[in-house]
Amino acid sequence: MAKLSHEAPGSIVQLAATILENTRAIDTFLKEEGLPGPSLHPNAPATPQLSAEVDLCLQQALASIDELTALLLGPLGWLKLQVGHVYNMVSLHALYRFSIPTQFSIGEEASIRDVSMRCSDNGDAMSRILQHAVTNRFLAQPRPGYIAHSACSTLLSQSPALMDWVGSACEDLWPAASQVIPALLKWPELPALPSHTAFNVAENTDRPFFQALASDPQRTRRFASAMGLMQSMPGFEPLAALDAYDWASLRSATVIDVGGSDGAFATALKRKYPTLRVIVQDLPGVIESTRSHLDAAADVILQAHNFFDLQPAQDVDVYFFRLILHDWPDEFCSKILRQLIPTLKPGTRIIVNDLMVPPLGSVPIYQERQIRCQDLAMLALFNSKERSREEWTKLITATDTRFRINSIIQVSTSPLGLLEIVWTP
Ligand SMILES: C[S@@+](CC[C@H](N)C(=O)[O-])C[C@H]1O[C@@H](n2cnc3c(N)ncnc32)[C@H](O)[C@@H]1O
Repeated sequence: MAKLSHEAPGSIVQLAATILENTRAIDTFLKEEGLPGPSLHPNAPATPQLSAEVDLCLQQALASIDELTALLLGPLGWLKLQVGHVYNMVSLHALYRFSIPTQFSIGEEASIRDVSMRCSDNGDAMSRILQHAVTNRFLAQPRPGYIAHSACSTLLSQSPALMDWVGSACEDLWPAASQVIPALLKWPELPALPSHTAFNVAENTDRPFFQALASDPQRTRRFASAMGLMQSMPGFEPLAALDAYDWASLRSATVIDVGGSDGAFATALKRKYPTLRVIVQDLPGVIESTRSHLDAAADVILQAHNFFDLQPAQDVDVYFFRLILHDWPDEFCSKILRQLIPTLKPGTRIIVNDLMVPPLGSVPIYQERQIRCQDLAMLALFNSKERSREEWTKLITATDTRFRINSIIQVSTSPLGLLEIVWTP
């Protein structure tokens, strides 16, 4: 396998050779394991099933494809490609808003005209949007004038949670993305507040993201569902955090999953370590929505709690924060952590399971771009950030010197790391 690097190996032919070398390694692995080859046909696997080692080949192939595309397009073509991305969300949004993936069955050929007219009186506009969707593989075109399911639309038709994730991206995130620079211009002062974000500009509200969502049960449910879906994305599965930490040593400890949303992690934790007492805390609307669908057999306790208020639970051994602190600027993270202090005993653990941003240029560019996009999403929605190891250390130390960082575990299969903090008064 070629070395992981941001540097172009030198020429387009060398890049093509790197792509061939790495795709061959992927192909050989899949054949040897008797696994299906990559495919975009309906019902194809959602992602190629690769080992950690072969996944590095995938990353290298994608990085080289990215580099080769840029070189072949030239700087002007590359810029044109980026500008074209402005419209990529339009057809995805249409798929979500008009439930297009559920309008026809897998294998059916649906007339573009009929589907368009069902979605909107402006059938001409809709048919153009559907044709754009075909160019982005969101749908397939079996013959002129007709659409059918692609692998992407098949996945969407089979997973309401995936539809919620796309819906949240199109309606919660995308409008905010276009307002990042206007928000920076409008509110240049520091510290940047969670109520002075691109989301605030886009929605014309002075309420921070989660408060704005809380006033709309449907949006609250959709966001919680999207978060649940995230938990099944490669590297974001609960399994990565379950494997990375010695949960078994906690025996019958009480663990609170602070901001535990739909209980996906808590349920997985309780299932694997049934002797633990597991509590999910979240805002009242989220807890209500979670209560309505969480399996009672999961034996997870649900509790409404605003983490900016004093922690009400006593005798807690572990506070677990998964994808929580990245939503908040430093001063707010400190406030959340300080609200725990009156309940802490010597040795109480706080485990932060969040992204650890690697130094620029240290991981393949395809992966790096996803991390940087995630960081910009934090800026757009919350004026918060994804943090590097150094930034995490600085934040925890500045919050209270009695928070001692015991370990920082970088999970090899995940961009999320585990920061173990011990209360040491
Ligand atoms: C990015 S989601 C992460 C959810 C979950 N931990 C996970 O890993 O999928 C952030 C969560 O924090 C919750 N949250 C936001 N503000 C809160 C607050 N003030 N008090 C309690 N929970 C809050 C949200 O409702 C949401 O469930």
